[in-house]
Amino acid sequence: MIKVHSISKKYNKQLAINELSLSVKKGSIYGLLGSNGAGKTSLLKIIAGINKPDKGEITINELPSFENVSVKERVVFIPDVLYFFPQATIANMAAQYKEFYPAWNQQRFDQLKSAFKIDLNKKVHRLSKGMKRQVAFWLALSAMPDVLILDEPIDGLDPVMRQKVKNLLFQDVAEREMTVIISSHNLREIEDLCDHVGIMHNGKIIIEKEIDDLKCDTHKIQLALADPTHEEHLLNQLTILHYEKRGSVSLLIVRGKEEEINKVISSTEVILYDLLPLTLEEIFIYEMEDIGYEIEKILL
Ligand SMILES: Nc1ncnc2c1ncn2[C@@H]1O[C@H](COP(=O)(O)OP(=O)(O)OP(=O)(O)O)[C@@H](O)[C@H]1O
Repeated sequence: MIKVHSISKKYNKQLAINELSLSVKKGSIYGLLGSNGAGKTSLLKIIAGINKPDKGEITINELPSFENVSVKERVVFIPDVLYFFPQATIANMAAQYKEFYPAWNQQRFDQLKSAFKIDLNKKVHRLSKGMKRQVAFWLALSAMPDVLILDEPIDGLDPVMRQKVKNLLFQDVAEREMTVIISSHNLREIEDLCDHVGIMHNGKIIIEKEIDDLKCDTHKIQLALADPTHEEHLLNQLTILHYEKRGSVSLLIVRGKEEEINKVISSTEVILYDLLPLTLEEIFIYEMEDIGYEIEKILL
């Protein structure tokens, strides 16, 4: 279990994390979304024990993570900009990981050769961007971490490799309850991979939910009333994230349970009423709009 309690972090005068709290259950896959500069990388580095918050506490399995070797040897962080030792081959890197991570599983590393198919004696710095990322996952998964922290992880992987990596992650989560935190701008990936999602903005988590709940709680509605003068009264009873009028049809993004929305709408005679689910990408855009984040007008 990862617990982040009211942490703040400043870089000079810039507040990157602002009194942020969060908890991630063991064996879950938590997706961290957010605008550029929201503070995702700063948060991940603090959870990984690389950076120290100015205020607040962070624990992994009840132990503080900052400069705590007994915690860090159970946590692997794959950053957005990968680092490998200069001139090191994959085999050299594996030897380093084996030294640092006590749970290193050589058998797994050998088995994963067939998934990644890169020559162990290749120097990592000579590999392509996507191949370097494959090596990062290969090493990380062989270290058998309790917690895997991934900052923009899928970037650079081809579609086949993405699927392989996703399956490997799912396998470790299912079989040994590995906990995964993933920051990404790729909402489709987050939607596929994660069971929980947190949306960050200006150093805070503004929404945190199970992905299924988030999707069940936000709807797209197309609506045309028999008597348009009833619309204002009707809309006042709904929590509206976005409103657009297209001719006589209103397009609404509404927060709330489907049954409750149906109940409100059924109080008026309608010519058209369609309630449709939203993708995570659409939910993200409208939630950001609701808190004042400027977006271009999105045509659905
Ligand atoms: N080393 C640093 N020195 C000074 N400011 C920093 C440093 N790292 C991050 N920041 C600032 O902290 C804020 C949060 O940055 P961070 O990299 O955590 O955001 P992010 O959500 O990961 O962004 P992105 O999606 O663009 O990668 C930004 O305003 C950034 O300029």
